[in-house]
Amino acid sequence: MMNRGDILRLRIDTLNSEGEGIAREEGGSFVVFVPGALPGETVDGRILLRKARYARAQILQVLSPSPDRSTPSCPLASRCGGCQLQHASYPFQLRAKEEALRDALRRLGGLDDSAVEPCVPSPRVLGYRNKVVLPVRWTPEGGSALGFYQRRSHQVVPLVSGCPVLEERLHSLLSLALPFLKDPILQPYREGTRPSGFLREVVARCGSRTGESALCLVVRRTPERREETFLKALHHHLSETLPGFRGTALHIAPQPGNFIWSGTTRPFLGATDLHESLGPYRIRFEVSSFFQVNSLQAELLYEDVLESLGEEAQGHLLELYSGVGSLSLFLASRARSVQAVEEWLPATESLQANAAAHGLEQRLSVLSGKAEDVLEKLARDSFDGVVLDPPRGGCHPKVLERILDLDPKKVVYVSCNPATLARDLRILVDGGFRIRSLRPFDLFPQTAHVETRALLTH
Ligand SMILES: C[S@@+](CC[C@H](N)C(=O)[O-])C[C@H]1O[C@@H](n2cnc3c(N)ncnc32)[C@H](O)[C@@H]1O
Repeated sequence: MMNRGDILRLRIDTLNSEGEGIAREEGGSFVVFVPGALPGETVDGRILLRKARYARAQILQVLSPSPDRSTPSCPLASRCGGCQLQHASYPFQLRAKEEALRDALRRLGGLDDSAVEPCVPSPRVLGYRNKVVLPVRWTPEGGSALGFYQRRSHQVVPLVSGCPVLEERLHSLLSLALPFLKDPILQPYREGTRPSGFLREVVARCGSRTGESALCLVVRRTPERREETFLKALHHHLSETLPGFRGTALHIAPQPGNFIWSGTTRPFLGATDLHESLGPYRIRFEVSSFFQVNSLQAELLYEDVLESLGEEAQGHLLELYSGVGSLSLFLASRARSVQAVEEWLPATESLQANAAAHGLEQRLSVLSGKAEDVLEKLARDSFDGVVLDPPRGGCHPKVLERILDLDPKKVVYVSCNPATLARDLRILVDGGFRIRSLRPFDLFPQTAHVETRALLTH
């Protein structure tokens, strides 16, 4: 029986969906999660947490390194919660993501995994992220920590040098902005039952192809006079020094909790939107709206969605969870009509602007609201295909019920979470659909996350 603090020799079998090594003890009935360990390795690890059915250990020494082990490009990789697989070679990462999808389908969906294809590699494995969210937190020493959350914690690992997965443009923006953002005038947020402080998160975004960038500061309240003067100086410094800098926005979020977009976004100085080019489209998005973080790989994903629709791509399409319309534009280039549905108001406004900017407003329209509510009111229309790309939580059961009721010829489901994808596919398969192909895409190199495109027909 192991206890917290024990040092054990562990043989790693496989990875869990979060990229942590798994060792099986006590005849296989008890698992030990070991972040940073790879399958086939033997490690010495210290037990940090012990529960009834599992434990978590910290690696002390890797005794037999896997041939897939590689040196992380980031000195903070073992502490930072952002990347989980920097210690693994890129071919291994791709295999691990394919396996994570297969495992979720079999174990959580009770589904056959034979339609799973190899994971499509990202055009860039470093320097690919067009967005970063940096929490700013009060430290017991009375200072401010600005960086990334540590694994499984709300402790912030301070950003000391650049983060290798970020686009070059974001490095330039952050190196100019950080000296301002760490200034004591902008009091760091202090979590707890009575939160205090001013600056909660720093969101920096850019267009990989357009070179545009923008900053959004998530703050607890409206700035006071001296904070406002200070933020104006920051904004002017960025717009004078950084080509393509669009503007600084504020998101006022007084509510405690982890969802950062819980308040209202308002322009501070300059514009609150920026642009990215994907395929032939120049796409507008507002700082608080969803936009795929890996632009070059998103383009490949959208082209693949279009291809997988086959001849149905030319018919009437329903697109749920459309965001600012990035994928919608690809769809509307071929379809007779695309009915998009999106709940985030700034995103629906961008979608309309994007459709108009490309002369597609006759073929692409958007209904604003939650998919589960909008679909209830939508007249029983005949759609040749339904395309859906929900957030990590997957679809509301009513959405899946309604898709079965609409009975399209094809369903293309894009998912960033194999667990909820498996759950939702089970419902569609039980309702009469068959899975034709499942293609994982690596949108998030160095992390354990995987995106999947699933195609279903009758
Ligand atoms: C993963 S993003 C996909 C966006 C788009 N397909 C793209 O590639 O840019 C999911 C989108 O669903 C929206 N969303 C989340 N919950 C929703 C719901 N219940 N109904 C409608 N839209 C929702 C989010 O605001 C977000 O824009």
